[in-house]
Amino acid sequence: MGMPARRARPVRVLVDMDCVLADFEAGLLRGFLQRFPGEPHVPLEERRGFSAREQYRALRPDLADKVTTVFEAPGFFLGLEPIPGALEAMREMNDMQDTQVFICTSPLMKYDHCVTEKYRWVEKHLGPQFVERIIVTRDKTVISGDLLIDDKEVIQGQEETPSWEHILFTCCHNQHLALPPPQRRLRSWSDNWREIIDSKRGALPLDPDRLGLPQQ
Ligand SMILES: Cc1cn([C@H]2C[C@H](OP(=O)(O)O)[C@@H](CO)O2)c(=O)[nH]c1=O
Ligand SMILES: [Mg+2]
Repeated sequence: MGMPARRARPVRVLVDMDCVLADFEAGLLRGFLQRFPGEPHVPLEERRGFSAREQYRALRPDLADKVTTVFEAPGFFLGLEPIPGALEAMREMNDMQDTQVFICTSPLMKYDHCVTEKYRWVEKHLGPQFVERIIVTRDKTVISGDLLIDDKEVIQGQEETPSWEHILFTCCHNQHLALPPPQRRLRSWSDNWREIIDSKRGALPLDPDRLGLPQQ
């Protein structure tokens, strides 16, 4: 009943790639065990902190360079398995009304294989329409969006007040962290990502047609 509401600005969702879409941690452990059998390793349940390199260094200093050779090797990024539910969620999100989805990922400093393999991974698992949606940046704070779904606990850069709300995607290395309120988590792709996106629709700039309507 009544006049149809004018369409509000779409919600823009930036989705991180490693540990959110692609299983970097499982691929890293698998590669490490293959390449360095017999060396001590960090089981996924014991991973703490974003940097695997630092945790391997704490285990034994020479393991830092060893674990790094695994993720710098050709084929590493392309061979990562999708995180459960990630591909389905991305397709559904992309089909949602008033929702823009981008993949926002950082390259390694040693970018040789990483960058092209990230593009190829997206084409292989999500298709060419998502290749158009890739943003590769070392600084996610300068990218504008309503939400950034990312497993890294602290995301910093040149912009002190990024436009997005950071939703921490749960991963082995961050699952035990107590978040400073009001930071929110997405525990997996079976968690309530639709509700998180919808929560941003209410926060959009004023839509004249909706002024005066009772709040849902
Ligand atoms: C070195 C390192 C990189 N990465 C990922 C994060 C970045 O991708 P993304 O922004 O898609 O999460 C990429 C470059 O640092 O590799 C880890 O997840 N753990 C690590 O220890
Ligand atoms: Mg990540």
